[in-house]
Amino acid sequence: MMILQEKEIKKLLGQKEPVLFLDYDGTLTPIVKRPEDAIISDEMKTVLRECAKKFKVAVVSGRDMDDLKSKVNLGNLIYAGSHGFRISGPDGLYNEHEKTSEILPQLDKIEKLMQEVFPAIDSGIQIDRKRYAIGVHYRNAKEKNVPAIIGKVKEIVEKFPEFKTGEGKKIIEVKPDVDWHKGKALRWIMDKLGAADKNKFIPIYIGDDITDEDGFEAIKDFGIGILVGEHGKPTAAKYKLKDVSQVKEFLQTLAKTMN
Ligand SMILES: O=P(O)(O)OC[C@H]1O[C@H](O[C@H]2O[C@H](CO)[C@@H](O)[C@H](O)[C@H]2O)[C@H](O)[C@@H](O)[C@@H]1O
Repeated sequence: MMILQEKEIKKLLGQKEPVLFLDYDGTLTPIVKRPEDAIISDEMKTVLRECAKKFKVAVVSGRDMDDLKSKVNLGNLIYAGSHGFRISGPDGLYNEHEKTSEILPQLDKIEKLMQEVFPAIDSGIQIDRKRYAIGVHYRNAKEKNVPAIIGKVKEIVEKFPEFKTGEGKKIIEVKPDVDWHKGKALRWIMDKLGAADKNKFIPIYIGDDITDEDGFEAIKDFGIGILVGEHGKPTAAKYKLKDVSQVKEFLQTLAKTMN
């Protein structure tokens, strides 16, 4: 169901205060060919600033937290990078998943192996090393090479039992095989903000990709999950927005609703 009208939003919120969770790529910025070119617009920043004056706003992304922070560059927000493995926000809010830093040397080995094999498979592959994950982007690789790229990533990762793979939009990621994801990060943030009382607070989660399903799933019984566009798999989100421009429109209406 599309969600854009002020009266629909007011009805869903009731007397509760929203806590807003936003994915970055495909939600706050359109998907582009190269990750470094995904720049948030000034208009989107303005509306985020407006929202953050009225209620808590978190950006929850597969990107590394430092990359995410420097791209959004707004002081009053909570940032959860690497799918929530590292979180920071105002008033000393901070969390780094405890088990993951121990296994980083293994991730360095995986990265090295990838650097050795992937250039020969396709020159369009981009290896995106983050602190807790490695993204292998194949958006600019030849279509015929994609199965081989995915197969090779899986073959490498099988040798490292402490890691697993996950898929997103034209990306296969290597991440620690621990029970932690965007949905768990959301629940952690709600707790730390003192916003766990479901009678007083309502989480809104907006995302476009498969990894956002963990966020939708985490709040499906008491929050508002909004899928942006399509990711080709079933969704736990009840609501829909067409694209980034509708996300901006929704956020403008939400900010106005909270006057
Ligand atoms: O959780 P997100 O904020 O959506 O991050 C997921 C991944 O987003 C980025 O990759 C995606 O966007 C790129 C720029 O539009 C695009 O070129 C790529 O094909 C997409 O997969 C980011 O580079 C990754 O690190 C994130 O994991």
